[in-house]
Amino acid sequence: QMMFPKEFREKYIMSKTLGRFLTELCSCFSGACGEVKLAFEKSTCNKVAVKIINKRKFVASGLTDANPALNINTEIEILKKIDHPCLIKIKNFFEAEDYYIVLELMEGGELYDRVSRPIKMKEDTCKLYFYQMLLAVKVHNRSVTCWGALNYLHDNGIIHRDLKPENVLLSSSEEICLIKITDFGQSKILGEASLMKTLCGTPMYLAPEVLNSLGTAGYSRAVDCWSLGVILFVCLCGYPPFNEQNTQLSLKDQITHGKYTFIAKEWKHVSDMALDLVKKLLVVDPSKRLTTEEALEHPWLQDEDMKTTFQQLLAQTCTNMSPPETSKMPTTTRKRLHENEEEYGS
Ligand SMILES: N=C(N)N/N=C1\CCCc2cc(NC(=O)c3cc4cccc([N+](=O)[O-])c4[nH]3)ccc21
Repeated sequence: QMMFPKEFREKYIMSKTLGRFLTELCSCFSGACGEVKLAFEKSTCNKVAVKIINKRKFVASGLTDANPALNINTEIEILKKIDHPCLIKIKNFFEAEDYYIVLELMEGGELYDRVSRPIKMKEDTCKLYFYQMLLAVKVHNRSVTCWGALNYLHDNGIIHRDLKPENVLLSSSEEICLIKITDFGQSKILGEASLMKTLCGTPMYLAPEVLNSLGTAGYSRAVDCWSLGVILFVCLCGYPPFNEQNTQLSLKDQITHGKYTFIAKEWKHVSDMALDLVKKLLVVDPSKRLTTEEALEHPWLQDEDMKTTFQQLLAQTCTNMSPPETSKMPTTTRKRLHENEEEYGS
């Protein structure tokens, strides 16, 4: 039985495990160890979700770059600062022998479970979900730059780098619902400033990878657009574009050459416009891949009914919204990595 910190037990009553516990355990090897439990907030009797991230398994598996604890604290800082209807909202955070992240309940669970069902999702539902994912990723990048509290990131964006159906949560078991993106464990805070500064001086001491990276610098956020393309592909046709079953090419070769598997009968009822958008996201060259802004301009998303539905769903949540109590949350003290650290040739 997991021991919860005293201060945690004072505020919450723990209940059952939510979602796919087994897969959570298996994902321990991907470093994202932990499970999600239902809890009741004593003060309000409201239901909340608690994401528990094991510390020791994290470290024991010798996974993750640098220091996992640093990641978590950066992640918590990111979670605390972003505020968008399509990004998960953190309600509280406790650090004991494990990490306990208290969040809003997303009763629809993970998109992963929807796309795993035998019956495919309707194209209009895919469109409503995908539109919200684009807004989250787009606003995510922009809100960080125009965010007062975040302007110390020198007008840098945050890239998620791990977008997948497991990290897209649904607000209700209704098909027509809001989605929220979660798990910023692999996020990267970008800095352009540092690269520009580096180029001011003579490159006499500059490493080749920095000069070689000039062609692709500034396209790191395009990785999220590729992942969104894969998610849209799976939502529309029910099977993944790149998979190990394919015998001709290895998974790596399928991806690096953009060779997705096209099973005509699974795409028969999908519109040409939807397929066109997928094709323009699954482009190997990041500089030619659609950005989130360009994707939002794509004909498939010029659908007023879908946008009205989204606005109506938003309006419903505002009626029963409790004011955020983020001010009372404990701040994480640990020093953060240099925000404007730029990754090269990524
Ligand atoms: N790994 C990392 N470094 N950060 N990850 C994170 C940190 C941010 C919070 C977070 C939340 C989740 N997931 C949920 O909340 C969730 C799953 C789920 C399934 C069924 C029902 C409900 N529900 O009824 O609520 C569910 N809520 C998964 C990963 C992470």
